[in-house]
Amino acid sequence: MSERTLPPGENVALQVRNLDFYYGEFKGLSKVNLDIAHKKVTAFIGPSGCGKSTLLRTFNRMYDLYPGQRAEGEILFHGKNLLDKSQDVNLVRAKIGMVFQKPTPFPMTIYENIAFGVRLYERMSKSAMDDRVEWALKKAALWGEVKDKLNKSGLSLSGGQQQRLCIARAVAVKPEIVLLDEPTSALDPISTAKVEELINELKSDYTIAIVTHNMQQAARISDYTAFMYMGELVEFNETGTIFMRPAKKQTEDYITGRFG
Ligand SMILES: Nc1ncnc2c1ncn2[C@@H]1O[C@H](COP(=O)(O)OP(=O)(O)OP(=O)(O)O)[C@@H](O)[C@H]1O
Repeated sequence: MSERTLPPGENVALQVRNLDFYYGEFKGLSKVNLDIAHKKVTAFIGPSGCGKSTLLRTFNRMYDLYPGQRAEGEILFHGKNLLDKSQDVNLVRAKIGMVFQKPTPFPMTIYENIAFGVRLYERMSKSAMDDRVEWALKKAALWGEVKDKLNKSGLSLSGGQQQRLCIARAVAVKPEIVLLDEPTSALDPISTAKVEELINELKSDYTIAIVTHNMQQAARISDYTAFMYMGELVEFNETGTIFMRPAKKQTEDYITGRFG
């Protein structure tokens, strides 16, 4: 396997080519190149401020919402550069969903938290929507806990349940890729274990990219790992290789806790 590409036989969901990112004058990412494998989990690790979230936010153009932020280079998705101005951003976000660090349910019922996003993209009957809500909540391993209180507020759930509701909301629109930005950092160990289990199950249907500070988590749940430092991608490889036989000293120092 060459440094930033995938082994033969692996399908590619996203190809990142010469990606630079700017917050105004400040360069947050520099010449990032890597491939994100289809229906696999790719983890992004690295010290605080190295650009992990910045990179993840380029994958669905989340940065577009903020003036002064811009990306240059290419992120190929089905052969098209999703950074192109001509790309329909709403379509990109329907195909590439995102879950944030802090659970962010809408102040609506559990049912509406799921149905709201689906309605933006699809018209369907009430019974079809009921089915979609149930399907998404089952996918997010939350159905059993909420099926009798779908009309209660999403905010009435525990933090771990709220995060699974956000994952259900992301998968409900049937995206191809799910981006998870430190999805378990606000959760207790039991909820974290549930979300990790869920990620493991979701990868049979979705491509997953996850930012995590927790190296054990990256080692447990990801197939590929990217180590970043100061806006650059230092090393990318199969997770086992990154953790057992990293090629670069910086990577080794980071994963063994000797960084700094
Ligand atoms: N809105 C912003 N305006 C200006 N600079 C920003 C902004 N957001 C992030 N940065 C800078 O970009 C760099 C990368 O930040 P980013 O949030 O991507 O890092 P990170 O690796 O995800 O960090 P953490 O692990 O702490 O979440 C940092 O130097 C940060 O200060």
